[in-house]
Amino acid sequence: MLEVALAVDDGNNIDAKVDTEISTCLGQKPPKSFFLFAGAGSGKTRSLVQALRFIQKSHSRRLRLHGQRVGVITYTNKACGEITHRIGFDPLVEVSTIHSFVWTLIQGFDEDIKAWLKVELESEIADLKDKQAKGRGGKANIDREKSIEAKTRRLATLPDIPKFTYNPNGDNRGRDSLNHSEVVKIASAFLSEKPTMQRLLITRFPMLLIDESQDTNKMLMEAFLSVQEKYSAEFQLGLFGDTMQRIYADGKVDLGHNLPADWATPTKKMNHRCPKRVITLINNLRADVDNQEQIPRTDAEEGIVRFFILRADIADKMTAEKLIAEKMATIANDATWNKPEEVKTLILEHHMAAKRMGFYEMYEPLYRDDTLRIGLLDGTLSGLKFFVNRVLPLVEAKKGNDSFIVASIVRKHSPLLSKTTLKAAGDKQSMQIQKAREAVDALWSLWKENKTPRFIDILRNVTATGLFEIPESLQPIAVRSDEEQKLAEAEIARKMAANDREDETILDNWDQFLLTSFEQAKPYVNYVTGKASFDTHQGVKGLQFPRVMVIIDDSAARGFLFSYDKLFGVKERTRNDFDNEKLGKETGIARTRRLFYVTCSRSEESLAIVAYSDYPQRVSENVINRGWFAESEVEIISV
Ligand SMILES: Nc1ncnc2c1ncn2[C@@H]1O[C@H](COP(=O)(O)OP(=O)(O)OP(=O)(O)O)[C@@H](O)[C@H]1O
Repeated sequence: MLEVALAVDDGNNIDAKVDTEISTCLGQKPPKSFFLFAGAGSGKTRSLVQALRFIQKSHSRRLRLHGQRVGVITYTNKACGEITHRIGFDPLVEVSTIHSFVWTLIQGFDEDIKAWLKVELESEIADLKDKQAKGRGGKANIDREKSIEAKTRRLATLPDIPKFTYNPNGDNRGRDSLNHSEVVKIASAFLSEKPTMQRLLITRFPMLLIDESQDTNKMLMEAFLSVQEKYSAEFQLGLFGDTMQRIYADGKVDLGHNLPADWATPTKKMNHRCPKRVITLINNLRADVDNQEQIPRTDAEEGIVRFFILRADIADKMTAEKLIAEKMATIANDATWNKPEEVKTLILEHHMAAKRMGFYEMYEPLYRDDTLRIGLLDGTLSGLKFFVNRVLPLVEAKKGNDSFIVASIVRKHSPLLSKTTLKAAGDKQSMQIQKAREAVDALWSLWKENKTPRFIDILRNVTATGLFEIPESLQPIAVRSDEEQKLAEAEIARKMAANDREDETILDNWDQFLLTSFEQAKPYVNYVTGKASFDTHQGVKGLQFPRVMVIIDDSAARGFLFSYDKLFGVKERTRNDFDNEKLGKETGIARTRRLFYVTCSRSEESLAIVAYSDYPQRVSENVINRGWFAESEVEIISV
């Protein structure tokens, strides 16, 4: 709080009292839980860190004496790292993602987990059988049958599992492993029903702060709230988040409503991130939802917002967007708009990114499999790491004629030059070095005459030379004979041509991926490491960028969860929408509005919205009539 007291009063500290209020809640006896109401860019993370610093100063002795810690739940591993760093890696605070937090609670309760799983599996099987009896045959029936078989098998093996395992960042495919949604469900159930689990939580973590609480799983959030209500004298919850930024379907819809009367509800007013024009826009977007209106910093720039509309069927969207970026450079008087890497382009989903960046073919077969999806998107699949962390850097170094890097990659990663191999080679070490050199040449030969190999060509080449270790997931494919590989390729081609997904196995997915071009490896790696200028609307939660281009294109997005056409009033609401609205239930329009709020509020300087629609004129009229954009800010572009 010293920071606050010493801060110069330039009119930008109007929310400092909120941090004071939170500290009071944290210092109070009995503890007072709180829900921080704060919109985009208001410094929620800053307040969270400030709260932790207060706890470090005022409570660390007492907590340590009792062997207790402060729990902090946040959304991504990256956010965990950031918070841990900002509080000086203090072991007093356990910062974790939802999944690792709940796993530390339920881990070891194997008999209870077993009993829970038994009931769950039995009920799922009964449910599937019921549907099966009413089903009309076809693929759905076959899928259900398979699902019933798998669940029945799992049920039968349950008694033999002595200990359950779980990795918050992994695939969890073993017989004894739990999957991601199971650990959350189990923890929610145990916290709601089992006094032992409730006691465990409150004695280990008498204070629990939850960041991005609007997206915390509904069942779990309700369980935490019920524990807090039951043990309000000993257990304190602090919720940080913004209900307008709820973008995942499993968050608690009415979070922040009907809180117990003894909770504090501090509210932040100032947006420290966005320029004035963007703040007016997001206030307008929010006005129909709640009354939270933000004010800009006293030193905020005016900022630039533009809304461009194009026909949905234009052929070359990326060229059109490039032209728009050039226009923005002039309008915003900011030449940096001409540098693609300096503009954050937000698209609705990963599929669109994969298509636009040119890695869709390798992406699609892997995305299709539930167990591969997460690893594909965060770049942790070992089968892919082989290509992007070993082969790609080597090939790039070869292309750049950088023999120093080539040598260092091979020395570091090739089993041909590992310490054990070299030791075993004795005085024949130079032969081993020659072998490694030949292996690199063999690999490089796949690129001769400007060709680009497929992933499978690389895999087979490296398997033959032993240049790099082959990951386990690809081994069954790597060890095939030429004849077997030919047969497998023919079978995959037949399945793809017939769009035959029946009995599709993970190996089928890998096979299909391997038959596509390695050219895609670089754009893929740029995307997953965040180096590409593209990101998804959802992926930029919590982030900010000087120049933001939001792409709105319902036609290129799959699924029905979002509809910008409905938000902009050019597509009629369905009967379902009206019914849901009446019942106070979630609708696609509400969901899209929140997503639009999140994307627009990422902008620190200027914002271009590029909307593709079949009805450009109507979109234009509607966004102007609603007062979201001035006439001078909207432009229909015909290319
Ligand atoms: N009191 C403050 N004074 C100056 N700058 C601040 C203050 N609070 C936050 N900021 C700055 O404002 C920006 C937004 O802060 P932060 O990302 O923490 O907001 P947030 O509420 O988490 O936003 P969102 O929910 O939109 O992701 C950051 O650059 C942060 O450093």
